[in-house]
Amino acid sequence: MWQIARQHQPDNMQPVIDVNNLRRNFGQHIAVHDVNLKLVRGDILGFLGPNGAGKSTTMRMLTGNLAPSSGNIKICGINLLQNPLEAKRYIGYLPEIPPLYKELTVDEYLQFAARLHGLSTVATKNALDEVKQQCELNDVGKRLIGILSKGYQQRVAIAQAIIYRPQLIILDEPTVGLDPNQIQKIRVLIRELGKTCAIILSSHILSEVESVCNRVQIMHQGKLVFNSSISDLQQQNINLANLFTQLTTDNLPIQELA
Ligand SMILES: Nc1ncnc2c1ncn2[C@@H]1O[C@H](COP(=O)(O)OP(=O)(O)OP(=O)(O)O)[C@@H](O)[C@H]1O
Repeated sequence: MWQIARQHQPDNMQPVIDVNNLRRNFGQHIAVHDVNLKLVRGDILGFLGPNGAGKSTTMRMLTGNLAPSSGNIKICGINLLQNPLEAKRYIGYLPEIPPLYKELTVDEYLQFAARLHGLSTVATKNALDEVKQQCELNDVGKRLIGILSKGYQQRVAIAQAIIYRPQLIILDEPTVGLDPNQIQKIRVLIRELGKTCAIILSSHILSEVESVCNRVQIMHQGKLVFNSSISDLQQQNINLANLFTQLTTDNLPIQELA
């Protein structure tokens, strides 16, 4: 059992993440505005949008890596802006460019990630064994990260985000550049992780979102323009690719949606 000394115990009924009216300006440019979001344990949200829509800016704010211009973010009931250290204990983040130390071995790096998040020596050992099993890294623990294939490096990057068992996992395009077998393995892993926490998955692969996620939001020009469950989309026979094009391209007739 992994344990982190925490003052606050998450309540099962509480949203894992609750975001209200999030906004971020860069000078005169409004990169993100009016973003609202609520996820509970078990939710896997596909976070879609064309290039420049504001997804990475939003995710950087949700992980406490970028200050919002205005708005509120609560992680397991804790205000991220007022209590960032406490709130960040519940967040695992895989950014678009994975934060790997390539001169460390897999074991060294994952131990470092666990200790950074406050796990004791004993808890770190257990967490390392479990996360290597889960991410299929058992054979490469003693290898330098820099000499691993891209697929293995991405699994190490996911492992660093989940080794301390966060309640919220934010993955920015986790399958980019991987071969079909590796993509499949990562998708299975994400589904498995989603059973016990909430996940936000940014992806440009619409079929990936349909197969892995239970919810979808589409962002365009800094605003959320669509929010639905995947099952509602399927029941209404709405094609996600057509919907995406409709919402993020001007002047497409609405009847092309279905
Ligand atoms: N540090 C910054 N300074 C100025 N403008 C920025 C900054 N970071 C992002 N932007 C702008 O904010 C907008 C949203 O960018 P963002 O990277 O969040 O989009 P994205 O949806 O993640 O795109 P992609 O799919 O290409 O990664 C863009 O217009 C971008 O140029």
